[in-house]
Amino acid sequence: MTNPVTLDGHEGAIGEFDEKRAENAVRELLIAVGENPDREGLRETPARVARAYKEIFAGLWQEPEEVLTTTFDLGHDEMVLVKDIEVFSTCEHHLLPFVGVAHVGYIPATSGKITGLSKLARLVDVYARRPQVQERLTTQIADSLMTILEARGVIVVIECEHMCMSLRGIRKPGAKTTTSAVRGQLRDAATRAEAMSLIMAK
Ligand SMILES: Nc1nc2c(ncn2[C@@H]2O[C@H](COP(=O)(O)OP(=O)(O)OP(=O)(O)O)[C@@H](O)[C@H]2O)c(=O)[nH]1
Ligand SMILES: [Zn+2]
Repeated sequence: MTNPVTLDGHEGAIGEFDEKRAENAVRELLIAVGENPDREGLRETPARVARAYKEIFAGLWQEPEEVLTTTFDLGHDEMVLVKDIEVFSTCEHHLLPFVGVAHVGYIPATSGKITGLSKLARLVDVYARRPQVQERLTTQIADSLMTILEARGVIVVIECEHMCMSLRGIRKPGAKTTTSAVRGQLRDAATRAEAMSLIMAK
C-alpha cells in the first residue's frame, strides 16, 4: 500500500509505515521521560507501540472509495440514518485519543443509489484512523458521502471526549465536544430539524 492520501487539507501519508523507525522513536521517548527501555517490562514496548500506531493510523492508507463500494439501487429516496457509531480517533495536536459517537445520515441520490449500512461505519473509521481534529473528521465524512454516493443531502454529528482535555492540560474529564456538518437538502430547515430530532431521540 503506497497510495499517499491528499484529501482536503490533510497532510496525508508521505511514505510507508516504518515500523522500525516508530520503534526507535518510542525507545527514545522512554529515555526522554527518564525510563530505562532495557528493563524487563519495557523491552518489548517500543515494538508493541509501533504496532499499535500502525493500527490506529491505518486510515492514512485507505481511501473512502474503497469502503463505499457496495451500493444498491433500491429506489429509496428518504433519509437513511445510522446512530451511535463508535468513534476512536487521535487528536493531531497531542497524539492522544478522542472517543465518542458519530451519527451519519444521508438522503440518497435521485437514482436511489444507497450503500450498505456497515459501510457508513467503515467510512467513519477510514477518517478516524488518522491524526485528526474533530471538525475535519466531521466534514470529511460528510463530503465523501456527497461526492461518492452523490447523496442529495448529508448530516454528520459527532460527540467526543478528548483525552488531551481530560488527562492533561485543563483536566476536565467528561467535557464533550459536538461538531456537525450538514450538506445539500439537509440544510433545509424542516429536513434538518427532522434529522436532528431523530439523532437526539434516545
Ligand atoms: N478545534 C479543535 N481543537 C482541538 C482538537 N483536539 C485538541 N484540540 C485543542 O488543540 C489546542 C492546542 O492548543 P495549544 O495551546 O497549541 O497546545 P497546549 O498548550 O497543549 O494547549 P492546552 O490543551 O490548552 O494545554 C488545545 O486547545 C486543544 O484542546 C480538535 O479536535 N479540534
Ligand atoms: Zn489534543
